[in-house]
Amino acid sequence: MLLVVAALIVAFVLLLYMISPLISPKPLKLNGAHVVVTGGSSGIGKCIAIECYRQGAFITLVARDEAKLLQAKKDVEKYAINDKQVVLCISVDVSSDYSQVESVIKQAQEKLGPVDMLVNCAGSSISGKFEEVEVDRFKKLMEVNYLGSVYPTRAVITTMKERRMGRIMFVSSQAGQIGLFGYTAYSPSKFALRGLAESLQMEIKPYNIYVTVAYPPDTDTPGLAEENKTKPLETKLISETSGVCQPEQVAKIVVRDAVQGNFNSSVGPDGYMLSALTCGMSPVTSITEGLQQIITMGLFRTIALFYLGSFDSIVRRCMIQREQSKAADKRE
Ligand SMILES: NC(=O)C1=CN([C@@H]2O[C@H](COP(=O)(O)OP(=O)(O)OC[C@H]3O[C@@H](n4cnc5c(N)ncnc54)[C@H](OP(=O)(O)O)[C@@H]3O)[C@@H](O)[C@H]2O)C=CC1
Ligand SMILES: CCCCCCCCCCCCCCCC(=O)[C@@H](N)CO
Repeated sequence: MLLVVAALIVAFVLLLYMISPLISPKPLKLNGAHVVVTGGSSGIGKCIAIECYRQGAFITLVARDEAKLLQAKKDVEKYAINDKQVVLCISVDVSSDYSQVESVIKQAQEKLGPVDMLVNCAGSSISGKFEEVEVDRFKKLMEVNYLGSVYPTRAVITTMKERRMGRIMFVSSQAGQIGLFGYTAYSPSKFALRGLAESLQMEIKPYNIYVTVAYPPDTDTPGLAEENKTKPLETKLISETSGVCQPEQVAKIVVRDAVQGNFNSSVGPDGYMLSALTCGMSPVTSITEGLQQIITMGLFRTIALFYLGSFDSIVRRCMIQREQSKAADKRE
């Protein structure tokens, strides 16, 4: 009896693998493709641009500061693999006015052809206790991190649907999979990208367009250095759990996943566990991924409970320490 059940399971898994080419998209060829990277003048975005350029893509870098854009253009151009490749710079605020974003994307398409891959990486972060974050920051972060990804996507989607091809990447964060102390303004803006990505993917899959959501851990960039200046101790200690990555390493992984059309792109072992654990109703792009989620879910939830316990105790310890040092200050 047991043997029959085992044989049936094996047959079922084999069958799944036989139909797997039907659900896995064909990889995008980066050589000669036009890749638009918002936030491409710094940190992770710049490394993503370099990674695509090294594989022969034409690049449009989008950000606000023109001097930073020009410097980034020079940095990217060092990695050319042929003399036809072009790096275009566009200065625009992706979060403020849709018609402006639409018109610069149009210009970029006129110069370098239709967009094959859009990378939404422009973003910023603020950390601090809920009541200490200035109220207008909650709106600001939603604008930059969420609307700043909606607008460029909206500007490329019609052409992608007409061409029946394309890739769209949203750069979320591990803080877009788990809400953490200090990220009451930042996390929701990154969680929002997941809802957008899932809804959009269901609409555009029949048009052969694939969405990728990337969830990097802390990554060594100018953005992180800025954030660290005011980061609460609790947030630092909790984030240390999944370590600090180099932006080049993050770029390699997320570009590979976008090229393959994977919906989920995680970085590092903690990232892998977090993604399996929080997969919910998100689409799968390979049988292996689905099977891994089924098998690991219970185990990872068990591990997660220990992590949550340790995060709670970090928060409690920090609170007690603060109260003790306040009391000591008073006595002096
Ligand atoms: N570094 C990290 O630890 C992690 C970062 N992330 C996410 O990755 C992305 C990149 O982060 P990182 O490389 O650290 O960031 P950086 O601060 O180093 O770079 C941010 C980039 O976005 C651009 N940008 C910011 N706001 C706007 C805007 N309104 N319009 C157009 N461009 C804008 C900046 O240029 P300019 O200011 O000139 O406009 C710059 O090019 C962000 O979305 C971040 O949330 C996710 C996980 C971890
Ligand atoms: C099985 C369960 C495993 C659980 C592992 C939990 C690990 C939590 C670590 C969260 C780190 C958050 C980094 C945010 C980075 C970011 O977005 C900002 N630095 C942006 O500047």
